[in-house]
Amino acid sequence: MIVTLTPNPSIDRTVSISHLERGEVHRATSSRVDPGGKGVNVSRALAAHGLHSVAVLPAGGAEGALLERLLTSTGVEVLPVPIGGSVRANVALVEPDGTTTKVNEPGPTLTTAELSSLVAGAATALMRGPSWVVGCGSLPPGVDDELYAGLVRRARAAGVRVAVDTSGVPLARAVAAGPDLIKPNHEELAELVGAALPTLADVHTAAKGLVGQGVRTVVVSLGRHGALLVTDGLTAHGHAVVDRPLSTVGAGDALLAGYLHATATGSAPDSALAAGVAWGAAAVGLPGSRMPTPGDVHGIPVLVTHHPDLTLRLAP
Ligand SMILES: Nc1ncnc2c1ncn2[C@@H]1O[C@H](COP(=O)(O)OP(=O)(O)OP(=O)(O)O)[C@@H](O)[C@H]1O
Ligand SMILES: O=P(O)(O)OC[C@@]1(O)O[C@H](CO)[C@@H](O)[C@@H]1O
Repeated sequence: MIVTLTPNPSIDRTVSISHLERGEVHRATSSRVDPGGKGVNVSRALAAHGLHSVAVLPAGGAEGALLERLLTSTGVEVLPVPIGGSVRANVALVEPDGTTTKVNEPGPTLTTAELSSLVAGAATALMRGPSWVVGCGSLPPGVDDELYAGLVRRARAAGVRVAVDTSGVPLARAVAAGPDLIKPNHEELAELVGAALPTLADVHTAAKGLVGQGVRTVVVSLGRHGALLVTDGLTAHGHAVVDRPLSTVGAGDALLAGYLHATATGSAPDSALAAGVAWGAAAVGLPGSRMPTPGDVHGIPVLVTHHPDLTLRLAP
C-alpha cells in the first residue's frame, strides 16, 4: 500500500481547442474532467495498476464532493479532511499538437485547525505501514512551507520510505530533512540549485549535489528527454519516444507512480526508472490527465543507459 498526501487537490478540466489566440473566444472541440492534484494522480495511476493507494487530501465544497466521488470510483481509498473552503478547479487548454496551456487556481485557504487535521490524517495513514508515503504538489494558502519537511521527519521516524514532488521553498525545506526520493522536473531542479542547467551534465552535477546533501534518490523528469536517476552509487538515464503526444499533464505524476510501484514490488532502481519512464510516456499519449493502465504501458520500449551522453543539450 502507498499513501499520497495532496494538500492542494483539484478538479482538472481539460478543454481541447484548435488554436490558442490570446483575447479571443474559443469553441472547444471536446472537454473532460479528471480528479486532479499531483498526489491524487499518483494514487490514480497506482490504483489503475492494482496497487492499493490511500489518498489523504482536504475536501470541501461542490468540487470536493465531486473529487471524492470521481476518485473513489477509480479504486483509490480516499481519506478526506473536511474543510470550509472549496477544492480548486484547474483548467488545461490543449491544442492538436499536444501544446498545453494550464491555469491553476491557488486553492482554498486552510485554517490552522484544518491544517492540523490534514497532518493528523497523514500520520494516521502512516501508522498503517505503507511501503511509501508521497507528498506532492503545491501548498494552498495558509499552509506552512515546512509541511513536506515535517512529513519526511515523521515518515523516517516511522521507518516508512518517503518521497516528495513539489517546488520552490517547500521542496528546499523537504530536501533539508533528507527524503528517500525527490522528483523535480528540469525547471524545479534549476530553481532548487539556483542555476540554469542547459545540459544533461549540469543536471547530473546538480542531482549529485543533492544526494551529497542527504537525498537518497533523485529522479529528474526531463520531458521528451526522458528522466535521469541519481543515487550515491548509480547514474541512469531512461528514455522513450512518443510519436503522438496528446497531453503532458500528469506525465510527471505517472513517472513517479511507475517508479514507486516498481520499487514497492521489489525492482532495483534502474528497472524502476525504466518502469517510470514507460508510465510517463504512456501518460503523454493519453488525453487530459488520464493515468495509464497496464494495457497503455505494455510494449512501450524504454532505453536505459548507465553512460548517458552528458553533452546532451536540454530544451528549456
Ligand atoms: N514529449 C514526450 N515524449 C516522451 N516522453 C515524455 C514526453 N513528455 C514527457 N515524457 C515522459 O514523462 C515524464 C514526465 O514528464 P515531465 O518532465 O514533463 O514531468 P512534469 O513536468 O513533472 O509533469 P507534470 O507536472 O505535468 O506531471 C518524462 O520524464 C518522460 O519520461
Ligand atoms: O498547482 P500544482 O499543485 O503545482 O499542480 C496541480 C496540477 O497541475 O498538477 C497535476 C499534474 O501534475 C494536475 O492534476 C493539477 O492540476
